[in-house]
Amino acid sequence: MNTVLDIENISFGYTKDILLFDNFSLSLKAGEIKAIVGPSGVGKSTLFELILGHRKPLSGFIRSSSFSQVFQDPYSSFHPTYTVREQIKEVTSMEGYELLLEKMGLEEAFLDSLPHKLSGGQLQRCSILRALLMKPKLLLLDEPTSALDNLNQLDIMKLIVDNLEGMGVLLITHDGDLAAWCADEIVTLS
Ligand SMILES: Nc1ncnc2c1ncn2[C@@H]1O[C@H](COP(=O)(O)OP(=O)(O)OP(=O)(O)O)[C@@H](O)[C@H]1O
Repeated sequence: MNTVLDIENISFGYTKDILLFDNFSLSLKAGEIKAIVGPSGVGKSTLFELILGHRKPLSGFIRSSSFSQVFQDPYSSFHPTYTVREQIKEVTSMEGYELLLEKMGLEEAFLDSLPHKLSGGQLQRCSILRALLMKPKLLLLDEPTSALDNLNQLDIMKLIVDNLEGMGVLLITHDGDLAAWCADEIVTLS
């Protein structure tokens, strides 16, 4: 299987004296889901910042395939003055969106709404729809289902699990049950 993310021996800290990562390695293959868990402040979001290239490791390297991401707060992922559809069209061809729309319990009308007219859960589904339509090799999920209730959380994660097709998923979550249910491996940061 293809490796879609390769993190080798990275070290990183925001200050010189406190290293959040010291020789940390992780690799992810297409078709795999790994969950990143650990207490608040341990560095889970920082790991994503490093993968996204917003931060540079002090040593070691990160190689990543094409990725898309879903963050905890869907309202910060969409521009407030353009419709959801306009923003999805900006980054994807929207090919095959109708089937996903139905599977995700979304309506066409949601796509033609401005983001703030939708509930947090509805907009988060749109954010996941956009991420999947981008057909990434690597999907980065940072607490993606925290805006959804328990039943919807499982439905949405099941949809992602069932549509892995050549994609690897890295999931940050505080939800141990969700991690245990969907992940091939749980990586605990400490
Ligand atoms: N821009 C920054 N400058 C300095 N320190 C930072 C910065 N961003 C985060 N930190 C610190 O780095 C540590 C890790 O933060 P990070 O957000 O990665 O943790 P986390 O595990 O994602 O936490 P949570 O579960 O609460 O979201 C924290 O101690 C945080 O205060």
